[in-house]
Amino acid sequence: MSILSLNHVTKRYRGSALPALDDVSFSVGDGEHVAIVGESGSGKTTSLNIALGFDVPSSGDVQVAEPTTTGLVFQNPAASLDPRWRVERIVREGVPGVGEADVRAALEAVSLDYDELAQRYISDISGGQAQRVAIARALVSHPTLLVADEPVSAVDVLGKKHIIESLRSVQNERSLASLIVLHDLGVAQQLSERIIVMQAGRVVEDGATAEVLAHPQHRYTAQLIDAARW
Ligand SMILES: Nc1ncnc2c1ncn2[C@@H]1O[C@H](COP(=O)(O)OP(=O)(O)OP(=O)(O)O)[C@@H](O)[C@H]1O
Repeated sequence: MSILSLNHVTKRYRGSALPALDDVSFSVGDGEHVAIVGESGSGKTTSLNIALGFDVPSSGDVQVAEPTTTGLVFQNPAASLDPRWRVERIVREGVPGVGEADVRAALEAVSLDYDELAQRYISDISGGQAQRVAIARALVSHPTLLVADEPVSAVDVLGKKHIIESLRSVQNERSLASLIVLHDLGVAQQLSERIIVMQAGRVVEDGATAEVLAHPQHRYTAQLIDAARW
């Protein structure tokens, strides 16, 4: 069963000759982990924004099964989290009824220690830790869908490794689906069971991750795989 689907979505921004999205259809199943990959400008973020209702399609539609709740993680924790707030406040803010035990559990889910970190300011922890705090914040309300836009792009190599490990354990231990935009096919291989490949506003490939990587059907996917070998 799909919890989210885009059906023949086209998006034209005013003043642009070419559509940002051109007849895009894909879905995310209940508990399924899906990655969207593609080069810069291929329409990944626009697809997420439309899927989340932050933007409206020019044509086509989006369907979300009830009850779907979403947790969001943005690309850059330095931009998405207030550096003057303590970790505890970041995680619990805006979610009614969240107490210390919930914050503790959410931090633990991303391998962060409440006693060590809860009272630290975001500005005083590493970018990788801050991004895991962002994931904890997204999880504290127990969403059924985790949506992340390039969650490992803005951090160093070690931070990236910890974020990937945290996302993997969250995917394994919690009952949730995920839709993650990624540049890196290697990361997509670790975080998804299905890959959607976008090029110039279109979905050019959509299939099981292992199958797509082993036997790409589209020349563009093969090029991405070749490029990732360097
Ligand atoms: N608000 C906007 N107004 C006009 N054009 C836009 C707007 N947002 C995106 N676009 C255009 O739509 C196309 C798709 O952009 P989008 O940000 O979805 O790509 P992307 O695959 O997420 O790229 P990146 O990896 O660089 O984030 C691009 O050509 C972009 O310039």
